[in-house]
Amino acid sequence: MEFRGDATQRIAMISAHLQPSFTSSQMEEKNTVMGRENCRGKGGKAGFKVAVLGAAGGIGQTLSLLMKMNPLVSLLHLYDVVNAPGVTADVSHMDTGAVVKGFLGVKQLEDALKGMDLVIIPAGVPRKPGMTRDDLFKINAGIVKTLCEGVAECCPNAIVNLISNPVNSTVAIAAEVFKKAGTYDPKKLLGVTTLDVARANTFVAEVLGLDPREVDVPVVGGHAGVTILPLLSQAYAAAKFADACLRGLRGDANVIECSFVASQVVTELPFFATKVRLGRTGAEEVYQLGPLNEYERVGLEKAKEELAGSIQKGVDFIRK
Ligand SMILES: NC(=O)c1ccc[n+]([C@@H]2O[C@H](COP(=O)([O-])OP(=O)(O)OC[C@H]3O[C@@H](n4cnc5c(N)ncnc54)[C@H](O)[C@@H]3O)[C@@H](O)[C@H]2O)c1
Ligand SMILES: O=C(O)C[C@H](O)C(=O)O
Repeated sequence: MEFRGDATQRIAMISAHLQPSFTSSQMEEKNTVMGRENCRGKGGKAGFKVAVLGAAGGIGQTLSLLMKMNPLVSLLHLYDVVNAPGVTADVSHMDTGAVVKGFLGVKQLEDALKGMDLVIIPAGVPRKPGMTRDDLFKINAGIVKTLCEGVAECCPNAIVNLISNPVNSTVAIAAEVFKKAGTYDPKKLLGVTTLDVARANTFVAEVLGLDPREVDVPVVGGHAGVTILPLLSQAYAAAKFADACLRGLRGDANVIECSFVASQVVTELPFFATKVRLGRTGAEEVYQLGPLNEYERVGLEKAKEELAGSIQKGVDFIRK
């Protein structure tokens, strides 16, 4: 946006731009004025179009802020069923290049998704003390289904980062929705397990007295209880997930992260978290587990048993 005219006019324009919150119709108008199809950020920099679904939540807000700060993002769509206008206003004030637009409620889901390169989904309820991630299935399964139906319709080629728990089941739900719609590309559906890697790095670094940024423990299996299997016997160097997907989309070489993906090559299970190479088309290579020690081999068997049930639960939710 250009600020022309005298000082008073400029101040009036800036003040209008800095309203603390918008009604959904005001926000709609603001988005239209800024040009919905524009994939260049402020200052005309080209970049990727990213949507965060569930942007007003605990994970969503922080994630949105980090995406706004990411130089690979030119357009950032923030969607939620509540509070999207206020969060959008706040995030948009960050003095970085990405243009931020807000979308409130299911009527605006289509506009939130149209033309996106990367869709990140932290929408849904989090667990309370005493709950397992699987206890969230009842509510989050339906939320993920609706949002993925939107993705299939509006941006079938987008890479999807699925954060909503239980990841071990919601990834299978998303896959079934995309299969039904005829848009499923296993390379583009990635369950986010990066937190497990970050935790493993932090704990290992603590024990060994190292800088956590110099440690990277691959964590395989899934994202719940015994399915989280850190391979402490293998260590390599670190990076972060949505940013890694964007660097892959840009065509950077050797972008390798752990993620919960479709992967018949690693175990007999249809989905499994392991190291993947991210590229222009998503998870372009799924790596084998590598040598495991005895402790890890026992853990793997336990992980596979629980994972099989969680994956099937997600599949049945759509098929039955
Ligand atoms: N994979 C991971 O590593 C990881 C890490 C942390 C949290 N999580 C999961 O992420 C999810 C969100 O956690 P949180 O702490 O941000 O919860 P939160 O309650 O703070 O936020 C969830 C947001 O989702 C929104 N939402 C609910 N239904 C929606 C719908 N139909 N469409 C769009 N948005 C909707 C809510 O309005 C809310 O703003 C939980 O399921 C949590 O378990 C996963
Ligand atoms: O533990 C949770 O419920 C949220 C997330 O999956 C986590 O690992 O912190």
